[in-house]
Order: sequence, then C-alpha cells, then structure tokens
Amino acid sequence: MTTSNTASGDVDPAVGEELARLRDSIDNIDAAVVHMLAERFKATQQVGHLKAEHRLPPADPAREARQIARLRSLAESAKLDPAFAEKFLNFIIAEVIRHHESIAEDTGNSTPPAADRPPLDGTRE
Ligand SMILES: C=C(O[C@@H]1C=C(C(=O)O)C=C[C@H]1O)C(=O)O
Repeated sequence: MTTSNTASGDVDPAVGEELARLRDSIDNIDAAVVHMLAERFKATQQVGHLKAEHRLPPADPAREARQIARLRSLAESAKLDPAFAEKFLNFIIAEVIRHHESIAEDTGNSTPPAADRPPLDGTRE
C-alpha cells in the first residue's frame, strides 16, 4: 500500500498540492452556489411581495411538486442523488415560505391555513 504521509507526519507535497488544487475548485463552486442562492432569494422575495399584495397564499404545493419532479430528473441526468436534490430543494423552499409568511404578516395580508386556501391555478371544487 502507498502512503501519502512522510515519516515526520507531514503530508507528501504532491498530495498537498493536489488537495489545495481541489479545494480551490470547491471554494469557487461554493462561491457560485452562494451567488446563485442570493439571486434565487431576490426573485422569491419579489414573488412574496406580489403574493402578499394580491392575498395569495405563501406556499404553492402544486408548483413545488412540479419543481421536485423536474429537479429529481435533472439530478439523475447529472449523476447526483435525486433524494439529496429533493431534500435540498425542500430545505430552500421551506425558508422561502417562511419569508413569504413574514412579508404577508408585515403587509397585514396573512392568508388562512392551508386547508382553507383556494388552489392557485384558479380552479375551485
Ligand atoms: C416562490 C414561490 O413560493 C413558494 C416557494 C417556492 C420556491 O422557492 O421555489 C415554490 C413554491 C411556493 O411554495 C412560488 O410560488 O413561485
């Protein structure tokens, strides 16, 4: 078996260089994720204000179901675990819904609990 550590306990310089190169790449990706999330939240904040203004409910479960199906499919194509992609999207959406609820409260336009909400596509049973 090859070892990447020297007798003194230091990491082999070649391994250290490879680790640093990979970590540079990870740092760039993390920065891109943060910037993309910031842009996404800017857009969802606008949706939150639009919904509050028009007394629409903060959450739209039908839209979420479509997004999850789409993201799972994209994840499969990209060889990313679809269950992880779904959990990640749900985590973000939960935060967005919290923002929308607080925008609605601040606007004085809170909507009734989910069971009493009309569907967003305009259909009523
Ligand atoms: C942003 C919206 O509001 C909520 C948040 C969503 C999201 O973060 O993608 C999707 C659906 C809604 O539950 C929306 O209705 O489009």
